[in-house]
Amino acid sequence: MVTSTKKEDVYASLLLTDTYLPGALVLAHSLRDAGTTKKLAILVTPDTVSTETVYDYVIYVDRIRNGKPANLFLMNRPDLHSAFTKINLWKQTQFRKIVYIDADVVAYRAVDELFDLPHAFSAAPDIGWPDLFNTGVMALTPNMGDYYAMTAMAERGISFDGADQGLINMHFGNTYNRLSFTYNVTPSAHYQYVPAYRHFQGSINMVHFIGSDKPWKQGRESTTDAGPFNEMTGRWWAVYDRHYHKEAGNAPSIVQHFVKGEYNPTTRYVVPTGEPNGWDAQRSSPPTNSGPEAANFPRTHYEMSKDTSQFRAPDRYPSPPNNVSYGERDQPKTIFPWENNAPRPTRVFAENPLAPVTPAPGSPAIRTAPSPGGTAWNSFNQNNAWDEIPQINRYVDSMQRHRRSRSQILAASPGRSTSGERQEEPSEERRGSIKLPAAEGVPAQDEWDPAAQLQKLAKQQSEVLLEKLGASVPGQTQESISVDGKEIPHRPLPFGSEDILAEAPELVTGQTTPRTVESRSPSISTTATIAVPSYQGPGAMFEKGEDYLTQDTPAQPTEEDLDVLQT
Ligand SMILES: O=c1ccn([C@@H]2O[C@H](COP(=O)(O)OP(=O)(O)O[C@H]3O[C@H](CO)[C@@H](O)[C@H](O)[C@H]3O)[C@@H](O)[C@H]2O)c(=O)[nH]1
Ligand SMILES: [Mn+2]
Repeated sequence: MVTSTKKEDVYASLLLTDTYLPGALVLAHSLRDAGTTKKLAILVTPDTVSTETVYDYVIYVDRIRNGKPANLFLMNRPDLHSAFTKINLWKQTQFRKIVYIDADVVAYRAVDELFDLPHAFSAAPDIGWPDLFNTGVMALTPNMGDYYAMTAMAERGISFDGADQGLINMHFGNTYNRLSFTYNVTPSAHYQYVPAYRHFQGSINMVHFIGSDKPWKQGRESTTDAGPFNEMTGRWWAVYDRHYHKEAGNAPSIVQHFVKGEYNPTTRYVVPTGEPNGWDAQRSSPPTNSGPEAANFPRTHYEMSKDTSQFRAPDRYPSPPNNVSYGERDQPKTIFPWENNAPRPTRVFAENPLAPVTPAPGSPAIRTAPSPGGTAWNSFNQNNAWDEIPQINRYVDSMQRHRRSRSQILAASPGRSTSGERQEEPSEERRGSIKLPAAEGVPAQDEWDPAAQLQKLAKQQSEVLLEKLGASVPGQTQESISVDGKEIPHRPLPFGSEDILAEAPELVTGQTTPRTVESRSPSISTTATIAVPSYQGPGAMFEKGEDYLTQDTPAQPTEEDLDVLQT
């Protein structure tokens, strides 16, 4: 005999802890308010403290804990250690069909049509990985086959997220009937979300607040921005306020207890500011008529001591504690390898004679008091080079004289024979005598005709030069030439310049000056005499402040240039 018992359809939710009580109640009311014709059931674990009468059926089930909760930490939800308890739904074979809904869901409408689905199991895609289904909303047909299979998985901790969603997805794989996302809409910040939300918001059936931040845990003031999330939480709070708002009168305080900002709101702590209106600094800016903050500061009054007796030190002060150690024992443990074999720290004192001293050159302290140990420093010559080498001294003197009386020296140049005589003159000048002493052997100014003297000098030089060059034979070894007391060493001529040299005597005949020689045959001039400097600009004789040509005088344009300019 076959007994056909018509089984009931039921919405079911889950309450593992009282903290989800506000959610479970809002869910139930949202379905009821939307006019569902189905009954409501809630699975509760025996240790769940509160049960509410909103649900038609309160079903006690055994808690199923995950003994291997490591995967729960992958999604940072260790609080879901008992989510496997949800498997008990398949055991409720007293019902024909169950539409399971998480306690953190608010229904926009009654989704009774889900009971008409022919499929054994239906769920909506998960927003985190859409090939998976979210186990917050499921339409299922209870059966012991699925129940035992999933219990076996739960006992072995088989679940990729450590909770029910990982387990149930692994059990059903892709053999599930996919529901529209509108049955399990999750708030999100994904780029596509806002336009899609705007497009589909009219067809939303249920909203699911996944994650650890639930509307009742955040409080109603947590979201004030306009946008999808605020609109959806607003729907949750609308149901809550309709049934549990503190001013509704009949709201059980146990519900308010788990809603942030709702429990015992009249005894809120008020900062004692001394202001007559009891301003709460945590809630508002200070009243405009309030006094300055410093008025509330504690006042302390100090006075000078009136004790006129002299201070007397006590006979003895307490001795320092003798259990303080600064020895090795207090050294911190070494961490790095170089701490163990570090060299002993040393210190170098300035007066240490053994220390290698590298004095700064010219340091007066070291020069006047050399170290008694006799270091290498003592062997250095401590005199100035210009004091020791007469050539440098003479050069400096000649520079001075040249600057002060260049024209005079130039005029007297034929008479100067030795460098020793010249050396004395600038020394006199440097001593500050303004009137120059009469130079010996120098003719008076009016007796001196510079032009005639210059011609005489040129003639003299040419004769000496001719004499010397006349003795030379091209290509043969020559003795060194001496001109005006200066030795000019013989140098071999560059290859191919022998015939040029053969013309040389002819070039320097007559009254021609050395300049002419050089300009017509430079190779001979450099070999024989260095009469004209090879540079044009300021040289070693230049001193600051002297005038010299910085620009060449422009040459007359050539005929070729004129042709170009005139056309
Ligand atoms: O302390 C708790 C924790 C959970 N629950 C119940 O268990 C459900 C699942 O927990 P929930 O915080 O809603 O999880 P979700 O943030 O939604 O996380 C996802 O991952 C969970 C674990 O896989 C699934 O159960 C959810 O359906 C899925 O949306 C809740 O709705 C409650 O019904 C409690 O009663 N108390
Ligand atoms: Mn949930």
